[in-house]
Amino acid sequence: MEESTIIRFEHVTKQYDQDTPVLDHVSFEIEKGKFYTLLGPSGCGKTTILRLIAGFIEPSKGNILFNGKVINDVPANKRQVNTVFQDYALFPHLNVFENVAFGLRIKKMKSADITAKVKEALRFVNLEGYETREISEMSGGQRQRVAIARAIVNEPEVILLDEPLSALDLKLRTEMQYELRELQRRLGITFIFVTHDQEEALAMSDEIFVLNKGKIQQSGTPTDIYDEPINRFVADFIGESNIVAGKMVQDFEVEFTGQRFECVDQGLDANEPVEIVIRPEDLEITTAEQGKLQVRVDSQLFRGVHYEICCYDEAGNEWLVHSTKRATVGAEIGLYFEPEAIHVMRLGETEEEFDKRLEAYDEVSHAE
Ligand SMILES: Nc1ncnc2c1ncn2[C@@H]1O[C@H](COP(=O)(O)OP(=O)(O)OP(=O)(O)O)[C@@H](O)[C@H]1O
Repeated sequence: MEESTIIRFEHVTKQYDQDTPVLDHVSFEIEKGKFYTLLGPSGCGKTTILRLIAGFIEPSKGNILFNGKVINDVPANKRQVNTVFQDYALFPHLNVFENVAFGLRIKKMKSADITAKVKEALRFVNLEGYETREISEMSGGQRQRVAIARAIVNEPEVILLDEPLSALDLKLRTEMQYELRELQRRLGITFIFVTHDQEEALAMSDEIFVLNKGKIQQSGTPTDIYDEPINRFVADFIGESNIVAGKMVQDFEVEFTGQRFECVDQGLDANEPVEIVIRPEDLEITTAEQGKLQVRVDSQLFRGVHYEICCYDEAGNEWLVHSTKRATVGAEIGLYFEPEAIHVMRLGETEEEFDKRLEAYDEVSHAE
């Protein structure tokens, strides 16, 4: 294990009852000082991962390590972890100061030390001078900051944030995204953030884990995941995508819409059925003769920065294009794209399966 690793999941499975597991052999590593996001649809297991890290529940199988030690049955209050909940879980009958001081009083810290620490935590979240305010007198964004101050005052090594922005309106939510990211940089504490909002995840994270049905589908930086989605679920969940069925012809050549195209993906067998993803911004409109694909323009919307153009090819596949050029509705045009724009995905493959396939491919190609 790398020295910078703070949390490690080793084949963690969580089953609440006899049915299918909520988490199914999940393995990952969290490094110190980074901003991580767990992203996925409702019910995919995001909160379950946070609760396992916090120590509110134990894994059914597998190990959770913290700084190299197995902590499966270490109680929550003995872990260097604090959680910021979706509804903030502040005490309505205590003022701002006492809400933040609560954990320190339980630890029986000296009064002068408590005052100094609470002041510092409130300064970090820009709430100096609000000490005697009641929680009911604070706005949604301010309550959010009190909840964060309460988490950081304990000086945890990791802060877990369970959809902390979901109760805020869009403008405040965007402001808080910047604020949280900035705060994490200044504190240098590891943040693990849960959201089902892909734009939020792309904007805030050093690393994203995309989850579906209790499995990590893909992990990586926002650009890795956006540029190289590993399967249809990820491609669909993150950003807009054109996805069509195809099959491999040979390495570096793939067939879809009845035509063959050069591509850069490798390690798949000839004739293997695949799915093709091309992002709308990787398609450029041109004349029918110059295009690699011939399509008819069905509709067009002006989106400010670009036109969103919807086209259909002869086989009836829809192609969404984001272009700064304008098209003519009803016109026969061509779509041009580079080989790198074609992402070839094996049906339903997860990251783990993808890594194994590439390893096997590398071994074979080195042996040759
Ligand atoms: N205590 C429990 N007992 C039984 N099933 C549970 C329990 N807690 C969660 N589940 C189930 O586990 C699955 C994953 O729940 P989890 O809360 O981790 O999902 P999530 O990705 O955080 O979803 P959301 O975005 O809706 O909060 C769901 O199907 C949920 O119904």
